[in-house]
Amino acid sequence: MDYQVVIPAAGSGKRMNAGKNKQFILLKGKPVIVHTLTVFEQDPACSGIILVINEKEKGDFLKLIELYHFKKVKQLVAGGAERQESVYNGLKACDSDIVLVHDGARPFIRQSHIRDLVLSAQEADAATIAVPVKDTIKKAENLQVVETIERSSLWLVQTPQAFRLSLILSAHEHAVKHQFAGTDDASLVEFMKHRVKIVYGDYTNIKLTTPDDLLFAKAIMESERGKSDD
Ligand SMILES: Nc1ccn([C@@H]2O[C@H](COP(=O)(O)OP(=O)(O)OP(=O)(O)O)[C@@H](O)[C@H]2O)c(=O)n1
Ligand SMILES: C[C@](O)(CO)[C@H](O)COP(=O)(O)O
Repeated sequence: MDYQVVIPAAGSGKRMNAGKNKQFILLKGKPVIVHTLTVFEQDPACSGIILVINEKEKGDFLKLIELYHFKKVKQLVAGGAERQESVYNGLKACDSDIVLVHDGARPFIRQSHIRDLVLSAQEADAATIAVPVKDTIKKAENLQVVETIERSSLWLVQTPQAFRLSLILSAHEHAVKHQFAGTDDASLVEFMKHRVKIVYGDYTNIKLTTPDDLLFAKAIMESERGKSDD
């Protein structure tokens, strides 16, 4: 089934501390956002990409779109102060039944996971890629452990996340109305008491957040995983 994807890329990359938006950091000679866009450009089920950007960087994004011949980028939409606002702006430009939201800063997403996710969203209306937590998780206050949280039901949630467009638009409207801020889009759906299905992803689908993530990114690029399309 066809889908459109909203790719938020309007952040500032403060934690990466690269002196520029991390979307423009080079991995194997290509900007991060080019790696991310390529996955969707090459997916036959993707019918359109809505790229959410900082207006000040519009020229830089347009140059990349032209240079790498991205035909599926139908619209560049201005982002907001927070990721949630950026995604909402992008969703308003969508017109497909199923929409995906995927961070520009996650260049290692696999097409096979996108396929599984879209199938799941068709059935459940809302789904996210995630992986089980591997470490022990403790809650602490002032560096004092308060509790160790039972791990068996904990997941590290990634993107893409997939939704029926009508549901995720309502969820964003509802969140604005109730001043609810979530760190991902699925949590806005949960806030409306709607279920979200989990689809197994993999640990290499990292988000480039802090400088050490670039070390992992280089290793992933060098590996067979980094070379394959799937
Ligand atoms: N106002 C914002 C903030 C974030 N993003 C995007 O959301 C994704 C995930 O956000 P994050 O990793 O937090 O990126 P930054 O906001 O760039 O990083 P930081 O929080 O360290 O400044 C990124 O692709 C980022 O560009 C966005 O479109 N608009
Ligand atoms: C949406 C997300 O990628 C899921 O893991 C993540 O929450 C966004 O990261 P941020 O650093 O909170 O913007």
